[in-house]
Amino acid sequence: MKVCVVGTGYVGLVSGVCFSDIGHQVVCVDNDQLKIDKLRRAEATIYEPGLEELLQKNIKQNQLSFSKELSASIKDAEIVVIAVGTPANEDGSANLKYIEAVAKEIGQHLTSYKVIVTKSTVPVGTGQKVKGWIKEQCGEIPFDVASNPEFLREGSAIHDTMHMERAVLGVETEKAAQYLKNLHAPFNTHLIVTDIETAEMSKYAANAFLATKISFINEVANLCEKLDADVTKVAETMGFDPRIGAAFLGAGIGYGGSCFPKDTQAFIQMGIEAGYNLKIVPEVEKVNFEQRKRLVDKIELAFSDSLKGKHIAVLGLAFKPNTDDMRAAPAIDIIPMLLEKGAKVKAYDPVAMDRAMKIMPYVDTAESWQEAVKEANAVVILTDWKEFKEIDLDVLKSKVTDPILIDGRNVFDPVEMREKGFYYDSVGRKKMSIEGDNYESIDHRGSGIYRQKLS
Ligand SMILES: NC(=O)c1ccc[n+]([C@@H]2O[C@H](COP(=O)([O-])OP(=O)(O)OC[C@H]3O[C@@H](n4cnc5c(N)ncnc54)[C@H](O)[C@@H]3O)[C@@H](O)[C@H]2O)c1
Ligand SMILES: O=c1ccn([C@@H]2O[C@H](COP(=O)(O)OP(=O)(O)O[C@H]3O[C@H](CO)[C@@H](O)[C@H](O)[C@H]3O)[C@@H](O)[C@H]2O)c(=O)[nH]1
Repeated sequence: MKVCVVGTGYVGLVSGVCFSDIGHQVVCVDNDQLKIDKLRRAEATIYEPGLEELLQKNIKQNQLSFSKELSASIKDAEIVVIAVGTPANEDGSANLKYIEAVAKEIGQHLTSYKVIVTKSTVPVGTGQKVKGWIKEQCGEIPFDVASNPEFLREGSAIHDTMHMERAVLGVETEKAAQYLKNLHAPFNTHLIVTDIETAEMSKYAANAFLATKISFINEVANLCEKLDADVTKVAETMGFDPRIGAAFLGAGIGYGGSCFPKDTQAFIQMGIEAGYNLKIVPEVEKVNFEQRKRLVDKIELAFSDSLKGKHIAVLGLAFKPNTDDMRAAPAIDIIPMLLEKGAKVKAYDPVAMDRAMKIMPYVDTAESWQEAVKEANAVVILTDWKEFKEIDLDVLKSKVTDPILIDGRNVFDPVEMREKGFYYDSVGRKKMSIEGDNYESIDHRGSGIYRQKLS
């Protein structure tokens, strides 16, 4: 099919590239000239495993092209996919200004029947607004609107698209359903055909549920710390039950990224506007932010005096591994808290350094984890990159001033950390003291967690 994708961010670019790879003729449009220039040179504008290879292949095979001109690009398209951003307004609701601008522009240049599909995450009711915005521009020219929300994850976006578990097709007409079925046929996936409102709701419900799972396990982790249990084993046990499922039971410093924080807020706001106040999701958000603060407390607890003047090596800035996306990354909350307490931070991330420094230009950076940890008083893991999981603990120990590791992602094995002589604290697992050193053991029970440095 002939497809035009508007917006070449994480979603639009990955979708466009994958649509072209399964045989559709795709043109991707963006109003950012620099992005278009780079993509025309077959250079990926985001870090996403496997993206650049597919980009190069499909441009070469003339399946995929890029343009700044929406009018010319939609002319022959049968399907136009809207994949622009829907950032949060001050009150948390989704800002639809980019959607509105694109819908109106499509309306102005519509010359023949097309299905206009919203892939961006939008509140229930947006499909009808999109229809209105297009119609006010194009008059009697026929078209259908549809909703086809995206479920890909950053860092595995190509895989998630090529092997999607399902696609929800929110439509108003049989013709639009048929177009979307044809678009998805090569993916050979489970198709759920429904109305537009239900499709729009599915996306928020899915993200809010996943966020709830993460906050739930983080609360279990916090209780585990009080009662001397190990959350990773608890999660493993829970996960074997197919009614629960093993995914998204990783305790840590809470979720970040461009979706969960924004979409949970928009979901809450959607409830308020509809006259139904959601009760669970606001608590999910609170627990999530508290996880960041709890990690800072753990770092502080590792020193019997204060963090003032302490050199803290922060490993990992991106909101999750395999991406350079810094949107709502826990590091953006945690690093300023450390600086506020007088710590000196040296940060390193394998791919997100450039983006991170645009947001936090005041942070001292290192070119490698080895450089970041040099003479550190404590090492803190904020992103569970494979590179950090593979750190040689003997090498690490030889570089730091104090063997203190605070692991916000439960990357290391607590027993091994003790054997290697680290003071080690993680999330929802036993804390490890340094035996035979000048640290006394840690008590998780009774009045809470405490630790004292002897001498
Ligand atoms: N990032 C994800 O993992 C993900 C996953 C699923 C759904 N979503 C949703 O998909 C949507 C897009 O997210 P994203 O992360 O790809 O956003 P993004 O900010 O990375 O990309 C949006 C792109 O749209 C372009 N754009 C804005 N206005 C335009 C216009 N008038 N004409 C042409 N291009 C225009 C921007 O230049 C930018 O390149 C959001 O609603 C988001 O919630 C995101
Ligand atoms: O057990 C877990 C799993 C994830 N996370 C954190 O949760 C955040 C989000 O992770 P993930 O969902 O893997 O990444 P996203 O790319 O944000 O993808 C989510 O958001 C997208 C945008 O809506 C959806 O399309 C995806 O289905 C949904 O998983 C990250 O900070 C992770 O570190 C945890 O803390 N514990």
